[in-house]
Amino acid sequence: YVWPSPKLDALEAQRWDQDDTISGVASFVQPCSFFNFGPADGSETGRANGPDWIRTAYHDMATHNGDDGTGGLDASIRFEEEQSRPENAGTGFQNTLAVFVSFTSRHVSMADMIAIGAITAIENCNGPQIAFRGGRVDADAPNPPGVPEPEQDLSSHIASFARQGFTQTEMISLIACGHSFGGVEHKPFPQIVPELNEANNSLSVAHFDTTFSVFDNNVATEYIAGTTQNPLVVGANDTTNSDKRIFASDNNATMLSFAKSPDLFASTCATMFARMLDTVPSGVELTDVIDPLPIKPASVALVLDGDKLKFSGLVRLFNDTADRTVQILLDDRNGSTTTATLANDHSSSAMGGRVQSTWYAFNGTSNDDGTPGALSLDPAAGITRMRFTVDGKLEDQGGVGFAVQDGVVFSRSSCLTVAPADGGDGSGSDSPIAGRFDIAVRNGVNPARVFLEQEVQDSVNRTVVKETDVPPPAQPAAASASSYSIWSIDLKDTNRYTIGAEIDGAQFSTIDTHSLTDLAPCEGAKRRRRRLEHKRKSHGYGGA
Ligand code: HEM
Repeated sequence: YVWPSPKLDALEAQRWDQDDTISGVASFVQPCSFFNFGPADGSETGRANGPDWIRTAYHDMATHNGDDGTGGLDASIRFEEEQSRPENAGTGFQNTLAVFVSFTSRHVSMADMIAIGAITAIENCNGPQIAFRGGRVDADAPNPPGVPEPEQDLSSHIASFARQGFTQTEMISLIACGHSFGGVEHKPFPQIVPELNEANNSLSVAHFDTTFSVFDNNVATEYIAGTTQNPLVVGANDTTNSDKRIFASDNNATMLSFAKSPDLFASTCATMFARMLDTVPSGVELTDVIDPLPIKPASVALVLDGDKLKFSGLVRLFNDTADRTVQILLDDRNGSTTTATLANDHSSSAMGGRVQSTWYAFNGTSNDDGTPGALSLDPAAGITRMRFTVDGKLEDQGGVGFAVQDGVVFSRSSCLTVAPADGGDGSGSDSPIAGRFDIAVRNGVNPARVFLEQEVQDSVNRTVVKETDVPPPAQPAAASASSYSIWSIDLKDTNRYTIGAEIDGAQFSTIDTHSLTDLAPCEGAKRRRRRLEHKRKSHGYGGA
C-alpha cells in the first residue's frame, strides 16, 4: 500500500514494530516466560503471558458458526457474560485484554489486537512467521457459547471444529499447535490438575510439553515417545483426556508427521494459526496480508511556529541495520526541493530479533524531551511531499512520493489562559486548566470543516472518534496578510487531540497529537507557578 494510509499505517506498526517504543506489545513476551500478573514480588510462577494470548485468540474465535456466519475473532470475549461461562474458566482472558487495551485505537480494534498479540507471542517465542490481515470489527454483544471443553467426547469435538470451519485433521493440527504453549492450571481445573507442590510452579500448572513458553514440536515428539506429561493426555481422569482422544483419532498419523518434522509442524501451524485468526463474522472484510513497508515515515508532525513551519518525524528502514546515508527531499508548492541529511535515531526489532530495523530522525538532532528535532520550512512555500534517498538510491513509492498535508496544521501560538497550579502534570487534585488551541489554515485551501478529534470509548468499549468543530474566524484574513489564518477554540480539559479537516471532499487527520498540558501560558495570562513543564507526545497513529 501507499503511505499515508492511517489505518494501514497503524496496523502495520502494531504488527511489525513489535518492540518499538511507539507501538510495540512485544515487551510483554520478552522473555517468553514473562508473566506480569499476580503479586509484585513475582511469587506466582508457572504461567506466562504468551500462552494466555494464544488461548484468548482461540476462545474468542471458537464461537464462530460457519452455517450462519456469526461469531469468530471479534473480541466478544471481552464481555463479562462470555468470560463467566465454564468454557472460559481462568483469569487468562481478563489479563490478556488488560494488556491489549492500551494498544487499541480508532484504527486498531481489540479483535485486531488479539490477532496481533497471538502473532507476536508465537513469532517472538521461536514460532513461524504468520500472515496478518487487519480490519476485524469488535462485536457489540456476546456470542452464543461454543468453546470445546475437555470432558466432551470425540464426536462433539469433531462437530464443534466443523462448525468453526475446521476438518478433523485440521482440528488435530490446530490443537497441537496451540498446546505447544502453556498448560492446565490447578485453580480453574482442579478436576484435571491436583496441587503440584513444585518449585517455580506455585500456580500448579501442568504443562503440555517440557518447553511450555516457546514454540516447538515437543508437544508431538513427547506424545509419540510416550514421555508426555500433557494433562489432557495422561490425566488421572480419562474423561477429561481430550487431547488423547483427538490426537489418536487418525491413528496418530498427524502427530507422527509432526514428531518427525519440526519444519512440517512449523509450516502447518503458520497456516492453521492464520486460518484461526482470519475466522471472522460474515460481512467483515479483512485487508490483504500486511507486509512491512521497506521505507516508512512515522510520528510525522507539521506545525506552524511563528514565521516557520516546523517539520519533524522519523523514517524506518525495515530490516536494515547497516549504517546508511539517509536524506530527505522536501518538495514544496513552488516546485522546489530542499534536502537534509538524517541521523540514526534508534533501532527496533520484531519476531524475536529475526527482524531488525533502523530509524532515522528528520534532522538528526533530538529535542530535550526526546522527540526528534524539527526541520524549518518556509510557510509560503509549504510542503507537498517527501522523498528519501538511501545511500543515493531514490525511495519515492514508485514516483508518488510520501504526501504531506500542509493545509491545516496546529499552531504553536496555542497557549494557556489558566495555568494549573501543578504545572499541568496532573499531580494536583484540584487544578483548573484552560487554554486556546490555534489551528493554522492555509489561505486558499478553504476547508469545509476543521475539527478536533478525540478518541473515546463507546458504550461497549470500542474506540470511536468524537469531533468538536473549530469555528472559522469571524474576520476573514486579508488576502496578502500571511500564508495561514488562525482558527481558534477554547478548551478546559487535558485530553489529547488530533486535528481533522475536510478539504476538497476528503477527510484528513494530523498524526501529531496535542493537549493543553503541552502548552505555555498565553502572554499576560495569570501564572500560578513560574516553571511549566513542557510535554509533547507523538504517536505513529492518531493518539493513545
Ligand atoms: C478440544 C479443544 C480444546 C480443549 C478441550 C482445550 C482445553 C484446554 C484447557 C483445559 C486448558 C487449560 C486452561 C487453563 O488452565 O487456564 C487449555 C490451555 C490452553 N489452550 Fe487449549 N483446548 C483446546 C483447543 C485449543 C486450541 C485450538 C488452541 C489454540 C490454537 C488452544 C490453546 C491453548 C493454550 C495456548 C493454552 C495455555 C494457556 C495458558 O497456559 O495460560 N487450545 N486448553
